[in-house]
Amino acid sequence: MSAASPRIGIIGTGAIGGFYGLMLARAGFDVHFLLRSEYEAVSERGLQVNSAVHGPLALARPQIYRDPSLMPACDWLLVGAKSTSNEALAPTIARLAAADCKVVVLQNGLGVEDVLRASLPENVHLLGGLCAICAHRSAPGVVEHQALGGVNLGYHSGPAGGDAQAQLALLNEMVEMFRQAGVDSSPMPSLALARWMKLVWNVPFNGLSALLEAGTEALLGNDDSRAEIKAIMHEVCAAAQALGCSLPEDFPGKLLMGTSRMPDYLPSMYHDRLQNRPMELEAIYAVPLAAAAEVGIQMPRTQTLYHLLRFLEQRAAD
Ligand SMILES: NC(=O)C1=CN([C@@H]2O[C@H](COP(=O)(O)OP(=O)(O)OC[C@H]3O[C@@H](n4cnc5c(N)ncnc54)[C@H](OP(=O)(O)O)[C@@H]3O)[C@@H](O)[C@H]2O)C=CC1
Ligand SMILES: CC(C)(CO)C(=O)C(=O)O
Repeated sequence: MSAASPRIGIIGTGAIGGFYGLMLARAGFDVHFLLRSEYEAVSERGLQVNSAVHGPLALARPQIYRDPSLMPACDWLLVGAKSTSNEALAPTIARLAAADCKVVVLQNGLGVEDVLRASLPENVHLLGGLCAICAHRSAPGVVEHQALGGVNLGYHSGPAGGDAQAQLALLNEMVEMFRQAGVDSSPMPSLALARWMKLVWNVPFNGLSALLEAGTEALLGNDDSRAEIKAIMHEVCAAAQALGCSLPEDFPGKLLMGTSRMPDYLPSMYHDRLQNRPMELEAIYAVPLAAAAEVGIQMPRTQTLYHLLRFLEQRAAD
């Protein structure tokens, strides 16, 4: 990689940050990782991805930091922390952004960029990245990559304003870096559409996996849970359509088919519940419910799921 290679910072090195950061670093990009609880383990043993797609991958000596004030300012910042950390991380992200930095929020849910925007200087571009991947952490510094891996990118806000060509040029810079790193990536003309398309999967599967303590195979293998998933998917599609996001024909059918071809998978919310970490209830449930309500759409099944998950979270906190 040349001296002009952009500097990339990974904010939150978990399953997503660890996987994409490692892929970019292996391709020769200048990648700097911010860690918290797993810093010691990674400084001793490096980063490891056990990938069912690419085979075993490792970075023996990644450039890692525990203290963000020691990390250099970056041209690209990929946010791999959960959306529940955004408020706390916003000042760090703003400090680590070089002039004209591109911040890419690699998170599920809706409204996640809005939480960061207010803290970022006007010259910073804000992008969203929707990762279609099955990955989780199995030990400190170790990521299991079960399947898939592509990232769809959309422009949120910043100096490109509403200039579609300027937005696309920026998205393509990241798309190109991902592709060089062996990661499928595409620019999306609408970030809102990309986020709602992803919600059609995450709203039923993330919540039900955490609530019922079940993976995709069990959830699809049971007639009742399968019917519930399908009904929730249709509810999310109706909300998306009402908000002007036009989804592909029979999108739930296509997602169910795709999921049945995946290995048995436990979504990130399942792991959050298991580890007693906050679940992404705001971004995956509360914000979409509020957006739908604003255009007069009620989502009773999604609302019920949200309430049950809130019950679980409150009980865990008591
Ligand atoms: N896993 C998956 O397959 C997929 C996940 N997603 C989405 O990607 C996002 C990330 O998920 P995932 O990678 O699974 O989450 P993980 O919990 O595996 O990783 C989050 C990481 O962020 C770190 N972090 C949080 N706060 C800080 C902080 N203040 N300073 C430094 N590090 C911090 C955590 O560190 P610590 O361990 O110390 O808490 C952890 O390493 C979520 O929005 C999720 O919904 C999307 C598609 C698939
Ligand atoms: C939906 C899935 C499994 C792949 O598209 C994913 O990316 C997620 O868990 O959020």
